[in-house]
Amino acid sequence: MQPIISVNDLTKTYAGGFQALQNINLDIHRGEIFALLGPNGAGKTTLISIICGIVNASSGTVLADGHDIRRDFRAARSKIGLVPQELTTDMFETVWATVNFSRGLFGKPADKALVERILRDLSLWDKRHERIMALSGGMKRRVMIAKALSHEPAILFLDEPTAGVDVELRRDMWEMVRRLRENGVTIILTTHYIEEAEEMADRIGVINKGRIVLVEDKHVLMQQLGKKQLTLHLQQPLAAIPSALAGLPLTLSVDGSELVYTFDTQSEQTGIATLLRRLGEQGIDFLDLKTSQSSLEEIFVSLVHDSRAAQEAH
Ligand SMILES: Nc1ncnc2c1ncn2[C@@H]1O[C@H](COP(=O)(O)OP(=O)(O)OP(=O)(O)O)[C@@H](O)[C@H]1O
Repeated sequence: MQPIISVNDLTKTYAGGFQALQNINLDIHRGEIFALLGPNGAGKTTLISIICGIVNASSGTVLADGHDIRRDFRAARSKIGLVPQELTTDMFETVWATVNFSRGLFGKPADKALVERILRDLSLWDKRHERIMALSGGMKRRVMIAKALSHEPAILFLDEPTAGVDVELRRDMWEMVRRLRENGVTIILTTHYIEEAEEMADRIGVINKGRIVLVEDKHVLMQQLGKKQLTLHLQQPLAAIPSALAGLPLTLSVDGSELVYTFDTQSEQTGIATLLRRLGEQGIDFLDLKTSQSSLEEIFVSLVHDSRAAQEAH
């Protein structure tokens, strides 16, 4: 099936010379929830802004449902709803007027029943006559979502949807995203929270310093993330792995001096106790041992670290 969004060789250099995106290639599948994960300044917002036609790329192309975002802007943009990080709306307008106006901007005929449904789904119906400025921060965010949904987009971008929101809104947001997906909407969300990607996404992309470093199915990724390696530096090199140790997830280094045991950190039993016992039985001594994580996990650990630091700074 043709991807609903196709990003090809995209680069972005800002006016000051800063290269925010480097050779981005990314396909988004129709109907999926895709989480774009990355630390502050990685380029998430820049990428979304280019796909939505708000920022121009320096080179490369973006197709949204087959429409080139530059040459065929209106058709491409009409497919997309965007919930930006920051509030961008007229504070003096009422909720009802704001959402209806937004639909009109996309050339769609008025549809009061639809707008009512959107407002009800987002628990905004009771606030429909309020001015935006009189709403709480969480309610303002809901209005931004209602605006983005007002023209019935096939693709919804949520830029940091849950940064700084309370638990209730976060839960509502997740529920809404799932409901939209059930209705066939493709959802792309950016986040620094791994848990959010883990909870919501079908696939996860990691962006760091303007490059996509990884795109993977969530379940595959979670399996890879759970892997750790224990390296035993042996007192005496081995010519081969002894048959008594066969069946264990072991590899021997080329010079025979190191045994590497791979285990799953998420399973209840790592099997390390068994390994050490069997080594003892075989009289295989080791000088030291160290554990290491897959490079993927390192990426995530650094991301978690960044997001924690960001949270602590709040
Ligand atoms: N208009 C601009 N002019 C120059 N540099 C910019 C501009 N907008 C963004 N940048 C830089 O581009 C880099 C990527 O920014 P971007 O907002 O895309 O990151 P992000 O991944 O969304 O970060 P965050 O998680 O903090 O929102 C940052 O270093 C930022 O300072």
